[in-house]
Amino acid sequence: MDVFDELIFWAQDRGVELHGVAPHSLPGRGVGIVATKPLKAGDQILKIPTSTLRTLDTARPEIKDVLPKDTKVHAILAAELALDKPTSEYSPWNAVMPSRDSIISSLPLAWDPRLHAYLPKPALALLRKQQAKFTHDWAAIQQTPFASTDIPNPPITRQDYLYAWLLVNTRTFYHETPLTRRAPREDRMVLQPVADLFNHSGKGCAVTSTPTHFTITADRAYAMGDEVAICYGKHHNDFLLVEYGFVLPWDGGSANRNGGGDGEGEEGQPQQGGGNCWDEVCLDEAVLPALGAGHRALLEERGFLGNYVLDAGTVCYRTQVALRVLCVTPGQWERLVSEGEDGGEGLQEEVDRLLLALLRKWRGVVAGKIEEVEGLDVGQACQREILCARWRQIASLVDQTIERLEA
Ligand SMILES: C[S@@+](CC[C@H](N)C(=O)[O-])C[C@H]1O[C@@H](n2cnc3c(N)ncnc32)[C@H](O)[C@@H]1O
Repeated sequence: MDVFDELIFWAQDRGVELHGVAPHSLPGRGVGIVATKPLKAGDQILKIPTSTLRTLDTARPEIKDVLPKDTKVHAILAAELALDKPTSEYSPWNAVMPSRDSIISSLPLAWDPRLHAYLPKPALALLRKQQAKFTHDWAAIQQTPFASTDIPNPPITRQDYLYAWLLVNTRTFYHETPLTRRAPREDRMVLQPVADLFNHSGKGCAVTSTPTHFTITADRAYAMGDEVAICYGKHHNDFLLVEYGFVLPWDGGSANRNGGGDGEGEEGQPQQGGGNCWDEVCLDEAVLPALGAGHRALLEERGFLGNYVLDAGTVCYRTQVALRVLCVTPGQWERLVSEGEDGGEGLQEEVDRLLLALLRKWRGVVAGKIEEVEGLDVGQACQREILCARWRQIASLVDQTIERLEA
């Protein structure tokens, strides 16, 4: 029996039901779930009893008892994983988890910090929050006997805990039931066997939970051998990079957010494995340098300073509002904002010209970033490559918008 057979045997013994799907190694995506027979939309493909979950309630008391009362589930589950022995009752499940090397090389939190400066702004902001959470959780673990050298077992090291913490970060689900909703959202995190092997796609199978089960249902037809994915959320690639250690490919902007939810692309081809229909790029570094102190103050006062984004189809409303401040008097701008007006075609043309100039300038900055990252020799080659890949996607989206504005 290989590790996947052992996992399935172990899971089925605990009531997990797999219908027409099985885990499989997939190049570039670790393990994923594939169809073992043709599937139809609406087929229930996985049913997981909540009795198999690892949660706050299943965490060992000797771990919970030595941590502060307000310790988050994330920190507790990570301690659980870090302390699991090879003889643990969870060993068939643990055996299919990604290796320490793959977690450490893919997740920016574990990268050489000198690479962090090259993350796009939204990714860096997320990373800083993650760092603060990890530092807080690790500080709590350090106060426990598990990190002490005075115990008979080897103590948990920072690297052990970081690996376990990132496993939890990339593999938990929110258990949403009327009962769990009484707890803060971050305390509804659970680990579930087999379901944690589904990879992410912009559109994927539905995941539902009740007090007794999690259920995953096919969103469309799948041929035998197709990868079957779920959607972790409507996440842009900067989020996926920091939280999950990958980016979905750039597809030239053809992925369709509003495609009727049927998971079909323009050619009738499934979007599975395709581009990220939720991707967007932060334009703050293009727009903010053009604003003087007075403009910034006005925008700040009305809640429009920063968080400017561009997706494959549109420049966001906040950007449109912010650029108008550079084209009209403060009084006129206040009136436009108060009345929710765009100021007409003439003003829109002026805003488009301004945006075009800012994007052309920023495109040069993006090209510089790519060159800088290509020339670095810190971190691992795969880490530099994913950074370059992300900046190239940003360059493509900016190029596409420049072309649209020039047309
Ligand atoms: C919940 S796990 C999914 C199973 C995982 N592939 C494994 O080998 O155990 C989430 C992780 O899978 C990988 N992943 C998920 N979706 C992916 C995708 N579309 N492309 C590449 N990697 C993906 C990332 O490493 C992510 O952190």
